Amino acid sequence: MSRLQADHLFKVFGRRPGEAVEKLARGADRDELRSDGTTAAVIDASFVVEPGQIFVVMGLSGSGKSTLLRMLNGLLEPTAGRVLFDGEDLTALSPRELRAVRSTKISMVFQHFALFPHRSVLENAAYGLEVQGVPRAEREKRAAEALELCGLAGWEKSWPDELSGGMQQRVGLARALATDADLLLMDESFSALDPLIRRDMQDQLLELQKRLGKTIVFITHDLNEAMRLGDRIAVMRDGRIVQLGTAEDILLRPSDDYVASFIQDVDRSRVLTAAAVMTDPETDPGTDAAADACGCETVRPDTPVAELCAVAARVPHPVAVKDAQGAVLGVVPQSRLIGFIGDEQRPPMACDAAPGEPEEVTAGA
Ligand SMILES: Nc1ncnc2c1ncn2[C@@H]1O[C@H](COP(=O)(O)OP(=O)(O)OP(=O)(O)O)[C@@H](O)[C@H]1O
Repeated sequence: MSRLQADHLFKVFGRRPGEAVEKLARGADRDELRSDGTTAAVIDASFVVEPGQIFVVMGLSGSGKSTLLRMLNGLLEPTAGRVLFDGEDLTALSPRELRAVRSTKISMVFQHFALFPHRSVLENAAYGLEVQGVPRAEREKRAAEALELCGLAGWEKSWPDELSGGMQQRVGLARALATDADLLLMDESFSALDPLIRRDMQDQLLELQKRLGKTIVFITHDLNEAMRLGDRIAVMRDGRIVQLGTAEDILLRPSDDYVASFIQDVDRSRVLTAAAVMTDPETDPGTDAAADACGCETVRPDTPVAELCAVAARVPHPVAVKDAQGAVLGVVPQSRLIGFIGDEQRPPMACDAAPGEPEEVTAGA
């Protein structure tokens, strides 16, 4: 069973929301409704988040990300559609039942995490458990464990103002982890941090995710962050999800010009993996099926292209891609690798220019 499912979710602010949903379902857009004094914040959003996945919602300011997130934890009631959490319809729960689910099964981590200034780091991390009514000894033990997971062991007795911005954000993460909630909802959680600390937090989240297997919905306006973190990514524009897929899907097959305009600044070599660029030696003539017959270095399907380039520079033939058992899944000829980085997907051309007449490639061609 999926952990979380959004099923044709709509959120409309303003007058006659039901009528607006009907118009939107028939294909009307935000601008058409605006003239009626209605804002369509989220339009027909459907997706599934599997247990242990990081699902990223990416979009510019105003695209509907926060409204969507607030419907996922039941803080906002959808105008239409359902939210299923472990198969249970959140939209059908009473306010009391909903509060119980929110306090035990769902945790939020915000962009500006409001730590209590007069409580120690440990007390801050234990706050969610205090709300749940967990006895002091138990909550301090769990909070200390969560702080350790977030790299803050030894800081338990400090005050929030003694911590850097990045460390304070980690206390926020520890507070969310301490509650043992299955689902973490993270709203632009790292956006206020400087780039290096932000990257560090992203690495740490991925590391924690591997160990704890939480299900995470992460909101960001930064596509690079989305691609580093997301097992799946929903790109939102004007209230609608315009593409839903993996980082590779978005990079290699953007759904429209809008998504394509975002990916121009993404470092393809860090997102694409060997699996996306390899060819099948049996079906693709011109690739060397014997590439694994020697003792040369090989790569795994999830090796990033940046790392694969380094291996390709050392290996004198196409690089073999092998699974954990050593079976060859495909090969990556050097020319194909260069082509992918340069966004050229045609096969190499035959060299038929006469000697002394090299074909010139001009700058910008
Ligand atoms: N309570 C509200 N009443 C009226 N309109 C709202 C309300 N909340 C959000 N909106 C509108 O809904 C649209 C989506 O807003 P939302 O905050 O979900 O976008 P966002 O992608 O999270 O943006 P940001 O990154 O700036 O937070 C915006 O046009 C916003 O003005």
